[in-house]
Order: sequence, then structure tokens, then C-alpha cells
Amino acid sequence: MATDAVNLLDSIEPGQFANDSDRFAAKEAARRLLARLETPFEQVWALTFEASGIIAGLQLVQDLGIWAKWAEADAESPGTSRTLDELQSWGSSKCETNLLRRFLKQIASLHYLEEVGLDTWKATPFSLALGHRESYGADVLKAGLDHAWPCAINLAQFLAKFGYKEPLDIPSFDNYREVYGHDFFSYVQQHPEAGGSFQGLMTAVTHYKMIWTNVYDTTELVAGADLSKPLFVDVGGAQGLDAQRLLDKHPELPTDVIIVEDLPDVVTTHSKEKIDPRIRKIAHDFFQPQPIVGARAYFFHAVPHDWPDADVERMFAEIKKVMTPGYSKLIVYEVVMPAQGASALATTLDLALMSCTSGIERTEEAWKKLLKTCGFKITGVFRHPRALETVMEAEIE
Ligand SMILES: C[S@@+](CC[C@H](N)C(=O)[O-])C[C@H]1O[C@@H](n2cnc3c(N)ncnc32)[C@H](O)[C@@H]1O
Repeated sequence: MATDAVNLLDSIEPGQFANDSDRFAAKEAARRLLARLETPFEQVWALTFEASGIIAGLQLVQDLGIWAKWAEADAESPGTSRTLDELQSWGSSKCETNLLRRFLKQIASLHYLEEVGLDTWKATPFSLALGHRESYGADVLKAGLDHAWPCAINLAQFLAKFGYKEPLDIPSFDNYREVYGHDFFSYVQQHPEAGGSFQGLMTAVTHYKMIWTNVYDTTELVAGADLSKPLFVDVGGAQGLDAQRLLDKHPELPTDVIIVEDLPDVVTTHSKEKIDPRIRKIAHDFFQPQPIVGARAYFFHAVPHDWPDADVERMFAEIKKVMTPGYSKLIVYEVVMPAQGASALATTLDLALMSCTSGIERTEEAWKKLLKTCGFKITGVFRHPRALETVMEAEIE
């Protein structure tokens, strides 16, 4: 029985699923299986010592440039196994043989590499992705080390110190400031490396999530627009991926009606994704007066969730001042936290926000209340069964 079960589980491959939802459902089932099969010790060990060891090893191999070299070599000769000597020779700095061996052995023991012989490994899709710049896997790893891990280590003691209140008031108490001396967005503007890993993380997450134009039908928005004026302002739009998606859906749109706004360092230093030259990028702080007046839509994707209510009120107040009543729309694309059965991705994002930015993933009730306080009425709520996030459309009340 045990052998049959093991053989069956070992035989399952991602390619056998008809679509990504089926693959995802099986992956979630495998997580539940693991939660049932692991002993409490195995679980706590995996969460602590395995995880911290693997993160250190993955970053070390990344710092040596070995993942990138391996991905290049694998593209030329897919599936070739590599010896320790070969991998060591790819390092940009000299790394002692046994030091590298010890890390590679742990990485392989957790199946992120395949051990195929003595000191010999094969790449996996995961290890190859770490070497591909365009997958942003290395940025997610680095963002974990730059932001998530140091903040998580401090979080419980920080919350105890402030009497177990929800951290929703950046000037009074903020975990990131406790760790780094500045709130998150001030810090990343002053530290380009930490800002770069955050932007890479955002790009990876945005690529992973469902395209907003598949959740919200933009036909009416565009058909009812006066294209002699700005159409779409993506506020805190980072690399401009959502703006690009609107253009992909409406390729006939002219130049300069789609605008992406973000902080100066994001628009200049971290601007890496290729987007259509018809999209205009401008540096703008959303707490300052909004320069684009009377646009058809002001779009916020995963931006309000970075901030407590008082800051969202300030941010939306600047938008409200420039909206044309009855014409302009406020469009928010965010996680709407369900009362029950939230996914691990939603709850993990919520806690990462608490830990790093004093932000929060809001419930529908919280969103309704916040938008009302800001002087907006919700004109539509749009969901997709497979989307993490919900589109909320609002107008000036
Ligand atoms: C969580 S990211 C979301 C980015 C993008 N909308 C997406 O979904 O991929 C939040 C964005 O807000 C930007 N941001 C933070 N503070 C800002 C400010 N005061 N003014 C303008 N943008 C800001 C950040 O630089 C970052 O790109």
C-alpha cells in the first residue's frame, strides 16, 4: 500500500493537467496532504531551519552568478547534468569546493535541484527560473531577504511592544521603521538595491496574477471616452504592465492618452519592462495634487493596500479634485478579503503588508466604508472565479 501510494504520488507531473486551475487545485491538495502526513516536528523544522538554510543557499548561488550561467548552458544543451567542478568554475568569485557542495546538497535534498550522481546535479524549472532575468525569480528571493524576512523576524516583538494593536498608523508605529529607521517607501527611494528588488517582486507578482482586463470589460470605458483628453491614469503603476494590458485590448488607442505615474526612482532607475511608446510615464507623488485633470479613469492596482485608511483618504482626495463628475471613474483592482476561506496568497500578502508597510488587504465592507468616507459611490464590483483580486468601479457621489 505504502509503495503504491508513493509510486502514484511520484508519477504525477504538471503536464498531465488540462489547465492551470487543475494544476493549482492539485498543488493545493498536495499541500493539504503534506499537512496531514508531516509530524509536528517535521512541520516546524521545515518552516524554520529548512527554510532559512535554503534561502541562504539559493542567494549564495545567485550571488556567484551560477544560476544565470546554468540557465544559459541549459538553453544550449537542455537537461544536461553538471558536476560540482563545472558549477564551481562558473562562479564569478572563487568559492571553496566544499562550501558550494554543502549548499547544493541541501538545495537538492529539498528537490529544487535534482541530484543525479555523486556531486552531480540537473537543473529544475525552479532553478532555471532563478537564472532567467525575465522570470524575476531572483528579485523575489532578494526581496524576501531585503524586506520580508527581517520584518517578519521583528514583527511579533514589535506588536507586543505596541500592545497588540493593528499597525494602521505609520507615523505612530510601523514595523519597517522599527527595523530600518524609515517607513518602507521612504527607505526604498533612498536605497536603490532594496527598491530594485521590490520592483522586481511587484513585476513577478503582477505577471502571476490575472490580467485586470480579463476581470473588467473595458469596452464601455473606452467607447464612452473623449480621446482628446487623457483616458487612463495608472496611479502607482510601477512598470506600466496594466497600462500595456489596456493597450493590448484596444490597440487602436492614440499616443499620450494612457499615463503611468509612479515615484521618480521607479520611473527612471527601475524602469525595465518594455512597454508601448504611446504610454507616457511620469514621476508623480500621489499625495501631491494630481497633474492629469479630467481623465476617463484613474486606476489603482495594489496601491491602497499598502496604506492605512487615513493615507488612502489623502490619496483619493487628490484624485477626486480632478475627476469630472458623471464622466470620470475611479477603478481599484485589489484583493477583497473574504470573511472565510481566504487563499494562502491573499492572507500572506495581507501579513506582508502589515509587516512591511502598515498596509492591509480590506474586506468588501471595509472597502465600501472607505470609499463612502472618501466621497465615492461604488458603481460596479467585478470578479473572476480564478482571479485573486476584484475590480471595484466608483464615481463621485
Ligand atoms: C504594490 S506596488 C503596485 C504597483 C502596480 N500598480 C502593480 O500592481 O504592479 C505600489 C506602487 O506604488 C508606488 N508608490 C508608493 N508610494 C507612492 C507615492 N507616494 N506616489 C506614487 N507612487 C507611489 C510604488 O513605487 C509602487 O510601484
